[in-house]
Amino acid sequence: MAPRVLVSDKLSPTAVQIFKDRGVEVDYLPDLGKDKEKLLSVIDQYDGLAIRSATKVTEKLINNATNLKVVGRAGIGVDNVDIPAASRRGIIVMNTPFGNSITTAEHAIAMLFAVARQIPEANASTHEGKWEKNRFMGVEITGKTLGVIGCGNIGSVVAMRAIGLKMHVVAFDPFLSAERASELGVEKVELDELFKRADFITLHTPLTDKTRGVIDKDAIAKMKKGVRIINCARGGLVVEADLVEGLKSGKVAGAGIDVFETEPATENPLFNMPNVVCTPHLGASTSEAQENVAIQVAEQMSDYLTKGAVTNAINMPSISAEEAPRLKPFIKLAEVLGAFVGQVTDEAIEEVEILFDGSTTEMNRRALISAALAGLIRPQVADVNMVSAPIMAKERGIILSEVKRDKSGVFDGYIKLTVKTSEKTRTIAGTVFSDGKPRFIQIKGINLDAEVGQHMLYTTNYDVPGIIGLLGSICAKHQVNIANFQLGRNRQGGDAIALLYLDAPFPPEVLRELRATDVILSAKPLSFDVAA
Ligand SMILES: NC(=O)C1=CN([C@@H]2O[C@H](COP(=O)(O)OP(=O)(O)OC[C@H]3O[C@@H](n4cnc5c(N)ncnc54)[C@H](O)[C@@H]3O)[C@@H](O)[C@H]2O)C=CC1
Ligand SMILES: O=C(O)C(=O)COP(=O)(O)O
Repeated sequence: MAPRVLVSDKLSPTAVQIFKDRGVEVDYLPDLGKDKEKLLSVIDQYDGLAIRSATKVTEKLINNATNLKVVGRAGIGVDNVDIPAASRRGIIVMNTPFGNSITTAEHAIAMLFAVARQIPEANASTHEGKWEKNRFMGVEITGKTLGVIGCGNIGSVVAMRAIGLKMHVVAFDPFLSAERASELGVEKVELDELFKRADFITLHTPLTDKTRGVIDKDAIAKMKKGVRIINCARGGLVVEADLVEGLKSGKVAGAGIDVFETEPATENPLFNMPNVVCTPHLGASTSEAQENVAIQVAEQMSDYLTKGAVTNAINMPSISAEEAPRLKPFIKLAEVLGAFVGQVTDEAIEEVEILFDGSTTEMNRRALISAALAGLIRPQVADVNMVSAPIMAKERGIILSEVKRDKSGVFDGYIKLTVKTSEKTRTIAGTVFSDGKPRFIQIKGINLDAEVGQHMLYTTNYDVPGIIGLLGSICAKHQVNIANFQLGRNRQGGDAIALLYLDAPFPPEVLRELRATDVILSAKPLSFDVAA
């Protein structure tokens, strides 16, 4: 059945065509995002949800979205999506991180000029036939200092444009490297220094708990008198009531505001204040940017739903459409390795080490780690997947480490999982053969070569004669056919294991019979999802 996507915000029609062309059914209902109740009632019908900023993807919506696999944000900011809730439910959240950045930077520059020269008010007055030539005295921007808070994709474009306009740019961004700052021609400063020196301040950070309210009363108090503030990022970055006070006192000479604490903003204390230029969240609204983000989000979502390719996901490592076919068997391998240990472990897991050997070091290790964790945790938390596994592992306090090693054995590459609990440390290694199927190649340090089947029985036993006969006869007695039988031991007379690949699940009631023998130390029926 073709996957089904709902577009609940206004997107370019090109997106709809791309979904259709790529074999995805699509419902284009651009006003549905604003109708919370209706959206809640239909969301369970969809595998994908394509949005902009109007649709709020809340925990409640996610809980109703029983079939949802991907949320695609045609734009940058994902603060309207409850990402932890989506991750916990295994839903990928992706955005289009570059498609509208130039457009938004241009809007910030437009705001800069509009505020510097009071263009909107001058325009309104002129249209009214007032010719108030003496009322509108502006300021030059040439030679002035622009403070950029958040110098990522959009902030950098704004900085470069401002430098082209002969401004001096100071930037505050904890993640801006000295090299990048010098490449851009900006001066990297601390926030207080920026407040002290900037004639204009423009905001370009995401809205997070750290950035919320970055422009408040205290910040404004540190600024130059006559500062002008531009916000084309997110409403919550500026405390609106404090900005109003700053404007009233004359400390702030003007503001250009595209985004608001509450949107849609139909009333706001900033409205109708002198030299406050407001636009209704238009930063990304150019035909070019809307075409870019619509195409990108439709391509990304279709590729995920039809091919398993992951691009620009916020909560999952990327997997390109090209690497997906080669990576897929190794993802399965990582998952079955995790599943093996997960099924034999009853205690709380404390530490997980994943060793990548040989060719696997060159692969998408983040994706492989997520798959291993999903397999490991699934026996405890049924509906975990590659998206939710890392967050669940973290919530459980599991310490994760990764080791890379050059090819060290006969295999081109393999993955080894070491899982430590309060009671013991378990290890298992596996590889993928040329048939594309995963194989267990080492368990408890004991070498073997075991195909992975849907139903298996794993025993630890004494290395004594008769194990094959014993297991074979018990299986035969209970009508369980053995497809494959693997034995392994660390040394003659030492620790030994047996791994049986069965045509049907091992009957749990027979386990007691098996464990009662004096040569079987432990017996555990295992099951693996071996479907491609
Ligand atoms: N008005 C509109 O229509 C649009 C608004 N936006 C907003 O613009 C924001 C920025 O977009 P991009 O530049 O593409 O994102 P980005 O991720 O490329 O850049 C954000 C920068 O902020 C920095 N940052 C993070 N925390 C910080 C902090 N506490 N203090 C200072 N800097 C901090 C990061 O290091 C990063 O360099 C988006 O998150 C979105 O909310 C984006 C597109 C359109
Ligand atoms: O991309 C972003 O972060 C934006 O804020 C653009 O929002 P919009 O898609 O125009 O509702």
